Amino acid sequence: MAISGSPLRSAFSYHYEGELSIGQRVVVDFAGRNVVGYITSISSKPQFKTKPISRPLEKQVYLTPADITLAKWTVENYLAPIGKVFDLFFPPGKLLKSSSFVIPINSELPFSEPLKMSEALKLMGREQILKLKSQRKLKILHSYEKKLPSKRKVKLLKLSLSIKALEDLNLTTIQKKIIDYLLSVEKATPKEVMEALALKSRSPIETLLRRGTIELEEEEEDRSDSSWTIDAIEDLTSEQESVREAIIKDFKGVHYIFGLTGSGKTEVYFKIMERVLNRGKSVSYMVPEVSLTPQLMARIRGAFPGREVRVYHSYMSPAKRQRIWLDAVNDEIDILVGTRSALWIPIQNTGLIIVDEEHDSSFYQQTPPHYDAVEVAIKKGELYGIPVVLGSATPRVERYFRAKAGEFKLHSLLNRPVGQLPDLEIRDLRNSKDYIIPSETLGEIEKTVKLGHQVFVFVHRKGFSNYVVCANCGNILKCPNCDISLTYHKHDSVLKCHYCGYTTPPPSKCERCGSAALSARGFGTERVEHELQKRFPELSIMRMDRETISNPDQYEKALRKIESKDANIIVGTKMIAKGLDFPNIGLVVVIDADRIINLPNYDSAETAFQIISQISGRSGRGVHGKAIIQTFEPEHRVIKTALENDYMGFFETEVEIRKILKYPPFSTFIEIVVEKEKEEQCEKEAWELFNCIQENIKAAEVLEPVVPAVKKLFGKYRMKIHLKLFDREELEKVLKLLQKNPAGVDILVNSNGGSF
Ligand SMILES: Nc1ncnc2c1ncn2[C@@H]1O[C@H](COP(=O)(O)OP(=O)(O)OP(=O)(O)O)[C@@H](O)[C@H]1O
Ligand SMILES: [Zn+2]
Repeated sequence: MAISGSPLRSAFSYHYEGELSIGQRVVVDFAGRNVVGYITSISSKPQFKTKPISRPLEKQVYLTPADITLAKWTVENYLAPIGKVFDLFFPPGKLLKSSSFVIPINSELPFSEPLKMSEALKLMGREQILKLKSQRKLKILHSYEKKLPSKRKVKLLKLSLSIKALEDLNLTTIQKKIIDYLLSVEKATPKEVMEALALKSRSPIETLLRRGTIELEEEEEDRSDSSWTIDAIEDLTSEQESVREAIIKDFKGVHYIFGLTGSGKTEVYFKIMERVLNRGKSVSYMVPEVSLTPQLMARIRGAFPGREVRVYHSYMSPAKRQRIWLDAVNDEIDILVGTRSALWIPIQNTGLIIVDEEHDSSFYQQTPPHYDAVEVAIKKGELYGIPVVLGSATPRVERYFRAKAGEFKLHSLLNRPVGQLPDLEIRDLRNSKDYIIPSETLGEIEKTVKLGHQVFVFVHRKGFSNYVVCANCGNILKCPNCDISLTYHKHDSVLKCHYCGYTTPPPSKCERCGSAALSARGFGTERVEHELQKRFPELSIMRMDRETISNPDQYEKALRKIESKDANIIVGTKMIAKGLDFPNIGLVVVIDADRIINLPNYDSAETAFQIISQISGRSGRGVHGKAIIQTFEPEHRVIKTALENDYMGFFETEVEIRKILKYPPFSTFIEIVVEKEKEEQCEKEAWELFNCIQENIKAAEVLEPVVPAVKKLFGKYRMKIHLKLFDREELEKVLKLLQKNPAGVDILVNSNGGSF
């Protein structure tokens, strides 16, 4: 039995008189509390005493033996707590009971009224129902036992008269504008109308409402079922077509599409999906972050009109996640687009798993249970016999290595169907007076905007300045909970910790020496935006970072603003580096390439290469494009290979270095974090653990405990032990050693880019 929510790494034994199945959820007493347990195996009565299972939580068994195997594999390979791994399969909260109905759409069916699912099953059997459903001859609907938590309502304006009747009205210019606007968008809140038309008062809206020309309608606020669509392309290029063919011909195992930015990977996925969908199976489409989805969703809606497409990610309300989860396990979704959490939904009829931007660090879960969703996807494909397609322009070194070694079937896309790869240029900051935006860069920006094109400006960090320092004594203001310098945010005039969210007004004096000579140094997105706006007051500059965009709706709005060319310059963090496809981007500027290269991780070179290539790749998709990379180290191998779009070159040197230093793929890299309230205790336990590991684990290189770059986080002191394991079999031994000392020890296996 795996205990839900438990940080423990082992399962427990319970007994029960009645019938239960593996994978079923039950209620048990654990340490005096009623908690949910997952049955992971069933055996005859053991010798030792066991507690009874209170009752089954639900009759239905959602997890199959393959799911259980997948969970156990994750536990073993990531040394993750078993209960938390099982929790990943389910949405938060207690599942709602539902009854299903089959609704006929087509008149050829043997029934014309809606039927209860149980009756329909008797009449035709499951296979037949699913077949008719995929032919869109019937629909399945659920009614839930109790009302789902109601969503907030919003009032939307819409036209109440036909277009013909509108023509006969006598309208003022403003009223006409309002009506034209509503004709184009169908529905909008009064506020949106006022903003769009720059109305000073609401009275013209009120007048139209009183006359009955327009009306207010209540609607649920959640408008994520957005209507934004992007038309599908007609035909694949011959390069794309041959990749598609090769994959379809050998449609099993893992395929890897190495495709330069803008080479049309997404369109190839779509064509492969089409085939799977036409055979009545569903597709899981995995993306690194929810932020990638609005534009992708618009493209999917354009390419697959009429298909059931849903998004699933952890930003959603629990109620919404639950509804989508139930639809998914009931086989009612054709295409499920989601982040790593979507991978775990126990869908039975998946026919294809796509993992786009495979290299992205968001696929690794940084909070327990840690796991790498790409590896889990590959394993899931293997266990369920589902083909898996991975894709990226900048593969993760380890995976490209495996692809070359024949573990995955490798395909390449090296040309852009539209536009060209951008010209890349280095701006050597050593010769420049201004290290943020030198005048040559400003000139390029101006030139691009004059041509009517848009500019992306990438900055590694958000905020105005990175740190505030006392010019008198050198004291740097830090977060009291974390050992991190506070970032100055000019807009709200606060100092903020980007790790724990702590904020404080800027002090007037240095707390150490009392001097008033505090100054903000370094820079982030807000500062860059500020500088650009000062230089180009007439241009529309939009900032995109976690500060200005905190939910998917805001993100979609921002993307639409880029699409409609309402923003000339877009300043952003990693958020703008990923997967976006806008034809009018004529210039991309990477403000601070060095900052990414010099992060303290073994794979920082890889991360830097990825970010620089991905962000440059946003340029030149329609118009002729350019990318400027600003650096103090123009000779750095990452800069040089990125500049030449030379992934292969980068890969080969990187592999050489990793081989010498014995980093992955030449070892399993394990990071053990010891966290304690007291600094001395943290240090003591870290050394004890180190000695113990060194004594017991032979096929490994164990590095002495170090104080990490972030020495204190969320109020706890930290030490890290790094381990290069040369024999994967030894993982279990490491686990056993840790089990002796589980409290305050966290462990990450082959995590990517996330260590700090
Ligand atoms: N065969 C084609 N004919 C015409 N246009 C195409 C074709 N294939 C792709 N495109 C267009 O080229 C652009 C880039 O394609 P897409 O977004 O699929 O590339 P990608 O490889 O997924 O890019 P990235 O990795 O940078 O996200 C899109 O606007 C797409 O519509
Ligand atoms: Zn903090």
